Amino acid sequence: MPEQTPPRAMLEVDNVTIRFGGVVALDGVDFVVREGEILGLIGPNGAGKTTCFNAITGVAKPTKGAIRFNGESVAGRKRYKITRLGIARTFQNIRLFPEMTALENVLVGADARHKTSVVGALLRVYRVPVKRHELAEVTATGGLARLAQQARRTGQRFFGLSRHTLEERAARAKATELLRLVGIDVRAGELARNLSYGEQRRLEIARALATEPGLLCLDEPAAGFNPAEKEELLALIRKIRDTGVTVLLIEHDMRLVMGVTDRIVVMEFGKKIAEGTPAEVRENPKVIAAYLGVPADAA
Ligand SMILES: Nc1ncnc2c1ncn2[C@@H]1O[C@H](COP(=O)(O)OP(=O)(O)OP(=O)(O)O)[C@@H](O)[C@H]1O
Repeated sequence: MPEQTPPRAMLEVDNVTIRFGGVVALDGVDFVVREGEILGLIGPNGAGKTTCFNAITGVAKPTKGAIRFNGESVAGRKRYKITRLGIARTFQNIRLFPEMTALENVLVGADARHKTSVVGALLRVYRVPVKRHELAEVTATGGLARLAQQARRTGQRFFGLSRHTLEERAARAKATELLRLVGIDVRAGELARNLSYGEQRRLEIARALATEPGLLCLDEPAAGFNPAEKEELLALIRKIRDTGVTVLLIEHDMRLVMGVTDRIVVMEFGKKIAEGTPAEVRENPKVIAAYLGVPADAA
């Protein structure tokens, strides 16, 4: 039998260093995310995991090094451009538009990717002076949330039926499908702030998926979940991968990480200290030491 070639590297993090003043948050970090895999990024508090996500998604600029997605350089690019290239993320602290419905939150995600713009059209209807390319920033800074609030006060539907275009109908169908995928389609018309904590976390994932990413970065998606919710999340992450999305996962819960990932990268004090399959990483003395807080040779 011919040997199978490993899947190609979709994301390449190449010798990335990030300094914040005197703090070296990332120190020459190297790893790749292969197409179709679920890669776990783990490490003790302050190891640099979130900073790594921030570098990949354009929130932080590397001081040194390169990040390539499908061969294109992303380090230092604007966030909305990185979203358009096909990288989406969720945040450690939920960042939804609380005054918009679940469905509207997902529609905003869809809009961040598409050239034809449902949200853009509505912004024009509401005479908001926002340029198309600034839209992603507006969504990030909560401008849309304010608009939605305003529209609601005057009794208008934010994603109004008055302009029920084909484009909007298709976007709604897609958004509903994503809400179904994450298991909260029955809550589509509910304001995000009225959803339970677990539903809000799922909604964040649906919104990220609406940008049609090739790579989905999940920052501690199980934080605050009980064991049953964690099990469900595990199944959801697998389901997402099975739809063809590659997943990069930051997670503290070792059981969850070991149960769902194909490979794991371990960080400590801004450096990569280990990499391998869950079984390899679990046995690695450096990893055991990092988690137990004892020197590697004593672990
Ligand atoms: N904007 C910033 N300014 C200064 N220091 C920062 C900044 N962001 C992160 N750091 C520092 O960089 C280091 C890595 O932080 P980071 O949040 O990436 O770690 P983490 O592995 O995600 O931790 P946790 O698991 O606690 O979320 C920490 O020492 C942190 O204090």
